[in-house]
Amino acid sequence: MESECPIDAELGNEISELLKPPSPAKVEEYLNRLIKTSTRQCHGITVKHNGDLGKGVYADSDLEGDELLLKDQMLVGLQHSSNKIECLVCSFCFCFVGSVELQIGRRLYLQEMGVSANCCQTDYSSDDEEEEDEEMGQRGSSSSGYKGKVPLPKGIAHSLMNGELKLPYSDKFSMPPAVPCPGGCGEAYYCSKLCAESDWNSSHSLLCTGEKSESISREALVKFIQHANETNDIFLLAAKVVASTILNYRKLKVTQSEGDNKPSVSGSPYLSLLLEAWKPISVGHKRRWWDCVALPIDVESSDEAAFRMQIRELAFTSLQLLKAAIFDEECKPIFSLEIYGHIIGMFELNNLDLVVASPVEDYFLYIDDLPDPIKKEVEEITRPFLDALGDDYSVCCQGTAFYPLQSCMNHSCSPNAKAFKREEDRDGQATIIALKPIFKGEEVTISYVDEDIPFEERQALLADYGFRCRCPRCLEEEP
Ligand SMILES: C[S@@+](CC[C@H](N)C(=O)[O-])C[C@H]1O[C@@H](n2cnc3c(N)ncnc32)[C@H](O)[C@@H]1O
Repeated sequence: MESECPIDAELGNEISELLKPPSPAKVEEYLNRLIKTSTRQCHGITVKHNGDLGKGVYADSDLEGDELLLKDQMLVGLQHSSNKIECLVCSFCFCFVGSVELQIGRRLYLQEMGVSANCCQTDYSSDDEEEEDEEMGQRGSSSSGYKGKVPLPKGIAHSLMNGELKLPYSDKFSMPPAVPCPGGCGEAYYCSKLCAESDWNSSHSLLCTGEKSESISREALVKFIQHANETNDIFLLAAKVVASTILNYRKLKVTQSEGDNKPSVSGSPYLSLLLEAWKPISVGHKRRWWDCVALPIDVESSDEAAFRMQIRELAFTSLQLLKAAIFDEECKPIFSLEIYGHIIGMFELNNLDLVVASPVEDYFLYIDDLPDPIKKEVEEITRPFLDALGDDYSVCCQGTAFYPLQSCMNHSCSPNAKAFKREEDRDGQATIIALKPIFKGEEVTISYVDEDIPFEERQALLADYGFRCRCPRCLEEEP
């Protein structure tokens, strides 16, 4: 039996208002204002509707091959839980923080502790070192995290992490110091007070599990996060959207009450404010998650209905947990399953991988490039750390994010642009570079998948994005 969400039944009109796609003119106006007025680097592009594929990005001047077209700031993003063990990054802009020593020491320390993907919370300032060391001794080399790696003597990783040990030449790869979350969760770290404040104001104040959390129940929040980590971290991204809509709404309400404009009361009180707060999400291409998610290959088509029902139930459970943690009566419609399902569906259809290269990799490459005999001397110190990290010493920050402008780019199997990080792109922004000259008026397309694979394989991968490709190359290659 399908679970019923009472808010869906109660607030049907408000939910339809929120899900009604804004007119193409409004969408274009909103997105082109982002291009023109934000701090994003955008060059020679505009967003337009072309009828057939909805909206797309077009060149509004002649562009050269290799030219930077866009550095898009994410609307929301997250680092995958499993990756949090490997890299310590700013929870807002996703650049690496701390030092080479902290990055390596922390990772080896967590490896020694046998910390798993779902429980990677560490308090660097813990007074309980003895207890921790004991634990390290007990679990040490027997931990599964050490398979194929050469463990360091006890205590070394901890000293490296705490800055008691310095590695040669590490100051050439300096990073901003890690600023802990002001809410005291011990989970989020930032590269600056500005990033900490920006994250706090955009969503973290509601989603922080620390003592200064503005959620209604920290216990409920912990349960919600645990459920997301155990099932699908897309729920954490959806929670950021819900939280940022509530916080936007509250800011708009304060601004309005300071002025003379009283909010219009139509249906639910303050609906017009909620619609305004929801605007950044309203322009995203979306469908219900359980309707658009691709059927996994191990699910028979005869089991499709049951599979989709199961996905819906999962979203329902997650929503109930989130509701217990951050519910706001005035923003009630966004706690409906219909809205939650569309938010997650938007991620399913538009998400881009968030990848930031690791300075730890740069560090070891630098050491490898040193001239002899310095290299030999230095390697005597660094080799044990490299051996302890194993083959995956260079793991980059990995996550997923929604980028408002990049997500307007349609796919082509012969794209004229690509998402490509350059040496200087060391944060979570999406970088789009032209692959060849693009003429004014031409559509800018990127490939969502590896375009060098055969037709049917491309279509199978694109099914994950909820469509069958109709680019000129596919129309030609279609059997
Ligand atoms: C990331 S969005 C791109 C922007 C989208 N056109 C819009 O209106 O928001 C991806 C969606 O655009 C459509 N799309 C993009 N490229 C396509 C292609 N080559 N063939 C068919 N549909 C495409 C599909 O509906 C897909 O789910």
